Amino acid sequence: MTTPVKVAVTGAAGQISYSLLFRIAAGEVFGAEVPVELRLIEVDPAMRALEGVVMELDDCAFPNLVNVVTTSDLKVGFDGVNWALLIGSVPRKQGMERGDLLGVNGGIFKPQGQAIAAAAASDVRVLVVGNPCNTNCLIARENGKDVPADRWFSMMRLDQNRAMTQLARKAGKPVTTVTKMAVWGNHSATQFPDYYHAEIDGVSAPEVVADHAWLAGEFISTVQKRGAAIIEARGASSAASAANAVIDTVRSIATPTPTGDWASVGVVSRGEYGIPEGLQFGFPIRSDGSSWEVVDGLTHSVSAQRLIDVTRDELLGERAEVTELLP
Ligand SMILES: NC(=O)C1=CN([C@@H]2O[C@H](COP(=O)(O)OP(=O)(O)OC[C@H]3O[C@@H](n4cnc5c(N)ncnc54)[C@H](O)[C@@H]3O)[C@@H](O)[C@H]2O)C=CC1
Ligand SMILES: O=C([O-])CC(=O)C(=O)O
Repeated sequence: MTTPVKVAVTGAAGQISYSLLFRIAAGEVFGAEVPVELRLIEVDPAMRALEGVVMELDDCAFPNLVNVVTTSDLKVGFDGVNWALLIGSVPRKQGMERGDLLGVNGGIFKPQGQAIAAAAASDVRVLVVGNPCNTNCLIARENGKDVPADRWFSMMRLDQNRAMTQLARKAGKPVTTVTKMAVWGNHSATQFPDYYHAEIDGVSAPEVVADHAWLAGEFISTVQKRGAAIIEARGASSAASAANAVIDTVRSIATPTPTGDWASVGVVSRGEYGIPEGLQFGFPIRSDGSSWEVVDGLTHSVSAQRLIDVTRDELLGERAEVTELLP
């Protein structure tokens, strides 16, 4: 039998995980034929709820779910894992920005980074979802330096997917026609969904969508503020769409990127596009299934560069706020 993929999920009793775990166990992420072991990490008060989630996983009789471990001990949870999905943290409420969560959530990611470096498999890859995800990822990565910096990712994919749907709808085309949707910078209200480089049916989006005022205005702000709009409407932050974006992100990293496209992922900056080294920054990337690279050679207009500068500065500010959590 093929060796199972071991996947750790923190916040496993939370609302994103409730949408995610069943899809992982059903084979949607690693393939229908690939056995999966889930290592579910929660804080002690949520253990009873987690037991209920495990009962439901049992009751699905998923053929490829070979083992489920539940624990609040990080070393046990991350033991031998090939993927660590760091979701567990507090979501924002109405009226907050994601960066307001740094004080309450940032501290979670230092011990998790340390435990991943100590316990995970040598090929581990880590995706941080808990907000503010880029800076939380930076904290975990800096505290888990035995794991190479290019194996730490933060989630920009929900923004990419939101942007693709908005563009497709405006153009009156199926969402599958939208490619090269880069979202630069922070997963926050300063993110820059880059319509300049996006394509619809292989044609530059600004050529297809004649309403350039909409692109520069409503399109960007709708995507930037979509998380807040969902909190306002639902009374809770996005969960099923976030879980879906986790699946898309893992697949984008672990499988080769289709020709003529890219994926938006928060990755460590090596100075690309003038972004200071070490920031965890949303870039367009291409993967060959094992390694990835930031798409190079894109040029930005003056107004696009201004937007990138704003989101860069916000991430620099967040990094300055968490220096006491960095080694
Ligand atoms: N990056 C992105 O695109 C998105 C990020 N998020 C973020 O994901 C996070 C989780 O959201 P939800 O699942 O809706 O929240 P939730 O409150 O439903 O679940 C969070 C779970 O994490 C657990 N938890 C808290 N601290 C923990 C720790 N130290 N170790 C392990 N588990 C811990 C809680 O007990 C709870 O069960 C939030 O920070 C939210 O803002 C949400 C949507 C999209
Ligand atoms: O907005 C939030 O707080 C949750 C989130 O990250 C999103 O929906 O993009």
